[in-house]
This record gives sequence, C-alpha cells and structure tokens, in this order.
Amino acid sequence: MTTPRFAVLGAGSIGCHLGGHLVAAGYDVAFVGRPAAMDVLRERGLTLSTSVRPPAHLPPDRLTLATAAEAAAGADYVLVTVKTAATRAAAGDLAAHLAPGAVVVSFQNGLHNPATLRAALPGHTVRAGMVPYNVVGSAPGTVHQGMPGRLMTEPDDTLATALRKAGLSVEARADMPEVQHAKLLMNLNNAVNALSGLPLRDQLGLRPYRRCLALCQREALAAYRAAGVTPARLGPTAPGVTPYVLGLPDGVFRRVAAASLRIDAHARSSMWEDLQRGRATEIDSLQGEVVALAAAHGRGAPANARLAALVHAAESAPRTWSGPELYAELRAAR
Ligand SMILES: NC(=O)C1=CN([C@@H]2O[C@H](COP(=O)(O)OP(=O)(O)OC[C@H]3O[C@@H](n4cnc5c(N)ncnc54)[C@H](OP(=O)(O)O)[C@@H]3O)[C@@H](O)[C@H]2O)C=CC1
Ligand SMILES: CC(C)(CO)C(=O)C(=O)O
Repeated sequence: MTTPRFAVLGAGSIGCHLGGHLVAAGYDVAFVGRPAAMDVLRERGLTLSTSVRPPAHLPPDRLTLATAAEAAAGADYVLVTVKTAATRAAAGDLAAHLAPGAVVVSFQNGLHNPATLRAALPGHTVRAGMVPYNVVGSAPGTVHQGMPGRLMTEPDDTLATALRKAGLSVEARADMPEVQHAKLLMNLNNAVNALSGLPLRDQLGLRPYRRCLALCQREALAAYRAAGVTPARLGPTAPGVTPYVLGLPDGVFRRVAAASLRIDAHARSSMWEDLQRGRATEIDSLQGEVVALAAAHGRGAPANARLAALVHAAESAPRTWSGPELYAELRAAR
C-alpha cells in the first residue's frame, strides 16, 4: 500500500489524540465529529499535550474536519473512537461510505465493539484495538495524555508502521479478546474514579477506593472463570493477583505499584469526563458486562451492580462519594 489515508470516526479525546499524532507525522486524516467539537478545532486547531514533552500544536489549516461519515470515504483506515453506545449508529453512518478494502479499527473500551462493527460492515476487515492510557480534553482544542502506555491492535503492519511513525508505541496482539477482558478489569475503576471526583492518581492512592475496585475485579474474575475466559496479563501483576495488591495499605501499595502510578495530576477516567459534561456513561459496557456475564453463569456481581446503579443515578443527579462511603455502600450490596 502507498501511504495510508486515515479517518477518525468520533473526534473526541482518543480520536483527536490518535488522529492528531498521525497528522503531526504527515498523514492525511479526516476527523469526523460533532459540529460543536469541530467548530472548536476549526477555530483553535488541535493541541496534543503530555506532561513529558512540550505540547504540539496543529493549526486549523492542517486539519480536515467534517461532521458526516462520508468524509471517511477516501480512507484506507477508519479509526472508530466513539463511545460504546454510539458504535452501532456510527457503523450505520459509515456503511454507505467506506471505500472497498478500507480497514476499520476499534480503539474503544468494552468487549463487543469489534463484533458490532463486523456485523454492520460485512465485507470489511475490522480490527480490535486497545488504548491503555488516559486522554482527557483538558482545554478547548487540547487533548492531554496523562500516563504512558502502548497501544495494542490485531496484527496489521501498515497500521502499526503509521502509528509508530506518529510517535505512538504499539504492540501487535493475536489475543485481542483476552486483552479486552484484561482492559475491562482496569476499566472497572472508571466508575470508582468518576464517583470519587478525584484525579486518578489521588483516587488510586486511597485504599478505600482501591478496595471498591478490588471488589469489582474479584466478581469479574469469578465470572471470567465461570465463562472459561482467561484475561491477558498486561502489566507486571497477573490479573488474578491485582485485587490483593489493591487492598494493600497505602504506603505498601505505592511501593509495589509504583509503575502503575506513573499518572500525572491531570489524568481522570473517561467516565469522569462523561459525568462532568452531562453525557451518558459507558457503565453498561463495563460494570454492566460483569453483571451480565455473572448472571449468564448463575452468579451474582452485587458490587458491580450497585456501582452501575450509582453511576446511573449520578448521570442525572451528580454527587461524589468518599472512599469509605463508597466501600461501605458496595459491601452492603453483597
Ligand atoms: N478517554 C480515555 O482516556 C480513554 C477512552 N477509551 C475509550 O475510547 C472510546 C472513546 O472515548 P473518548 O475519546 O474518551 O470519547 P469522547 O466522548 O471524548 O469522544 C467521542 C466523540 O465522538 C462523538 N460521536 C459519537 N458518535 C458520532 C458519530 N456518529 N459521528 C461523529 N461523532 C460522533 C461524540 O459526540 P457525543 O458525545 O455527542 O456522542 C464524542 O464527541 C471509548 O470507548 C472509551 O472508553 C479508552 C482508553 C482511554
Ligand atoms: C485509561 C483508562 C483505564 C483510565 O483512564 C481508561 O480506559 C478510561 O479512562 O476509559
């Protein structure tokens, strides 16, 4: 293939981060996003920020901005970065416009986005991808990467080469379903973080919040075992050991989990950002998946179910929970 052309479908935090890096490296990228978001980029351009490098600014004239999926018609790769609840509709928008041979890559959380895209886009290759780090819209037109990490995708040399040229670290994985199950275990913290109202680093530094996550992960691991799912190991700690590590006292945890705490002070979960902006969250694709999988195997997942209910309540009536309050609430649900 000659130099691949890209489109980003869902130009929010992750879409602007991935697409922005590709534009900075000289790739042709069409950003498809909501009118208000595209107006901001049209006015201010796009700034890619981290706490480890000076920000990179892409002026508006370097951005191809659109609000309809037909702008993806010229793309060899379409990176899908909408929230999970929007995947089916986004795929429907895309179906009429995808070029023959175009590859669609889901860089979303949750377990079923690649399957949803495959069902809606027969005849196209759909690859699963995974973003392990946090990106948040830190100012209008600015997306901030708050921690290091390596993207993962199903093997695709052209895609990996482009992402690497764009300065992004990427690993090809033949076991993406297991990777997605492992990522779901991490994402069970999204709800805890969102309800804490704290930056990720502060929230993870507090044992009562970590114990909430540990409760959720234990239920998820039990459901995985019942379903015969073995989540991939993504970091220094095996998934089965993580709940134990999360329960350690703060000082010990800080030493044992130093590598996982390389998070800067701005980083927040994507669910926190949803609640802040008054948007529906992805809770049904995170805690909801655990509850459904457990139920399918005759089990309960009460801590996950309670957290899901609390997040749904916070979608209409925002409130924050202290660690001890939240832990007591989840314990009482069991
Ligand atoms: N942010 C993060 O740190 C991380 C996020 N992820 C995952 O990546 C995915 C994307 O997350 P994130 O970037 O935070 O989400 P955002 O909400 O920031 O971005 C998605 C954007 O796509 C827009 N959108 C939805 N449907 C369409 C459509 N059909 N056409 C055009 N635009 C559309 C949304 O608008 P609207 O809100 O109006 O629907 C929103 O502006 C999620 O699955 C998330 O869980 C994974 C790792 C980290
Ligand atoms: C990176 C992580 C786990 C936490 O920010 C995430 O996936 C999210 O916020 O959705």
